[in-house]
Amino acid sequence: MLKILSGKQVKTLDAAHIEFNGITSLDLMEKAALAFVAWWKTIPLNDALQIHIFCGAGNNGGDGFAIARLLHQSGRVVAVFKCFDELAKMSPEAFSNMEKLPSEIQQKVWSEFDPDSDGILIDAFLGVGFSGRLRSEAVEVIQRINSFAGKKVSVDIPSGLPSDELLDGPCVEADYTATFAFPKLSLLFPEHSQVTGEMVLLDIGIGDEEYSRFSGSCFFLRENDIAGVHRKFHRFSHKGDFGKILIVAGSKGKMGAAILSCTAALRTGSGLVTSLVAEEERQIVQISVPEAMVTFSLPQDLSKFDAIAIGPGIGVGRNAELLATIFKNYTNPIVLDADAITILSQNPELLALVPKGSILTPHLTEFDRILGKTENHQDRLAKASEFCQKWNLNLLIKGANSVICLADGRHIFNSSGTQFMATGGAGDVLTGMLTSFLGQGYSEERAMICGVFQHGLAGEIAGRKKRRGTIASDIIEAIPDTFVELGIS
Ligand SMILES: NC(=O)C1=CN([C@@H]2O[C@H](COP(=O)(O)OP(=O)(O)OC[C@H]3O[C@@H](n4cnc5c(N)ncnc54)[C@H](OP(=O)(O)O)[C@@H]3O)[C@@H](O)[C@H]2O)[C@@H](O)CC1
Ligand SMILES: Nc1ncnc2c1ncn2[C@@H]1O[C@H](COP(=O)(O)OP(=O)(O)O)[C@@H](O)[C@H]1O
Ligand SMILES: [K+]
Repeated sequence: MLKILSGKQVKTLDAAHIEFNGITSLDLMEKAALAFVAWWKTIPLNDALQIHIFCGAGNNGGDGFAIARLLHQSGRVVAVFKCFDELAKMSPEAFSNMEKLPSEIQQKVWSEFDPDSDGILIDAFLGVGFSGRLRSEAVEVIQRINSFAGKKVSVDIPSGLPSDELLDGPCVEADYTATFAFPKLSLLFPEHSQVTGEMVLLDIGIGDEEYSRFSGSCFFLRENDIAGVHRKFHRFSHKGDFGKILIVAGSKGKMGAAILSCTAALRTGSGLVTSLVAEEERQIVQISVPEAMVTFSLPQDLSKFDAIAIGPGIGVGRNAELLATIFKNYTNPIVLDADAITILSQNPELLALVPKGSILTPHLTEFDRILGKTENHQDRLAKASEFCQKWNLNLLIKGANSVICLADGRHIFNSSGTQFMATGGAGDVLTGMLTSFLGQGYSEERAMICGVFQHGLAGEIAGRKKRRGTIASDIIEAIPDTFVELGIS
């Protein structure tokens, strides 16, 4: 899995990669520029428009000069705006790429840029080498970039955004950020969504194994991580192998939660799904999900279930007792979502009873309820580590780039998903998927990796056709397609 390094580690990573592969830093910069231009050709931008490229004096600017040359070679109309005035301060790679600019490309200084121009802007002013507070001229450059009304695309990171910290000053407000090699941590903070725009990760040929010598506890989960994590079934596998699970979800007026989580579990492969619901609510479940069995009271022997989930739509009323009973009579990890998390936050004495290794899946509001108010993602991740280590539990913080927080302190950021999943019931679907994988014999870590990635992928597949019209049932319908896309039987 791809490790997320700090901005300061990038130079050492590059140096090792360059030495190991017998290439130069200029070659690596060329790879970065080529990757950027290849991606550029796939995004819906008007090719006829002039491209204004703001270049700094460091290697981020060097990328900008190389991109200018390559876009010009592919027929685009390009102008370069230099954001520095002392040639002596340029990095050697930036200087070399500036020297390679063909004479047809106009070269100006940033203050000559008219923000009312038509076109598209590429921000290659500051990258991961930016540190401290922005100097006053840099603030003016960023203000000029932001006063441009057209689309803005940042190279590696929006200029002014620190790579690993919270934003604390002016910053380019990008529509797209194309980042190289690994996503910089700050691009994954929800607080920065206004400045990062859509983020895309560009491969520049540095293998995942080249990161292993660096310390770090943050990882980025991608499609190629999934197949190896799945369990293999064979032609003699029977429904018992695929797991018997119990889902405690739904209450009067919220029976959809039970239906969505049970259906999602079945679509994820569960052998037998039992739904615990109030007797008067049984019909809706039996009609909507005939494949699920229904029980009206908590079975005496919970050990017959390979996994249990509790929470979606159960209400917070008198359910603390139900939670306590399950915790005392079941030893395997449980999935705790929605109202179960709220009940835990109202009855903190229950936390010590939660089976070790259980998975709590809070969205940001539920997270604050159980762990206390958080100011930002940095604070949230620190609190999550402390909580997981103290209680030996796992947290899955939901949102864009949902984060798997493990008891050993690792944080795994998910790469799949789309804003079209911001729809009621999407979380209930995830609960069903996680419980299904646990029931199929996956460890908590593997269940979370497969569950969160395939949930996001199912959302993407549904969103391709349905866009903002995507509903939770569409995500469920797309779950089987995720197995097909990932080549898993
Ligand atoms: N593997 C990869 O990821 C690859 C990375 N590559 C690229 O290299 C980039 C990193 O390049 P880098 O290290 O040269 O630094 P960079 O971001 O250009 O910043 C330095 C400039 O910022 C300025 N500056 C700094 N602080 C400032 C402040 N407070 N206020 C104002 N100015 C400030 C500083 O000025 P100075 O302080 O020196 O006067 C200097 O001019 C990286 O983001 C990616 O794009 C690819 O080419 C290849 C593969
Ligand atoms: N913008 C987004 N990008 C990616 N995934 C998203 C986005 N918004 C929501 N999701 C996903 O959708 C699910 C929503 O869960 P939740 O908030 O619990 O919804 P509900 O309570 O309605 O079921 C989470 O898994 C979350 O990661
Ligand atoms: K930049």
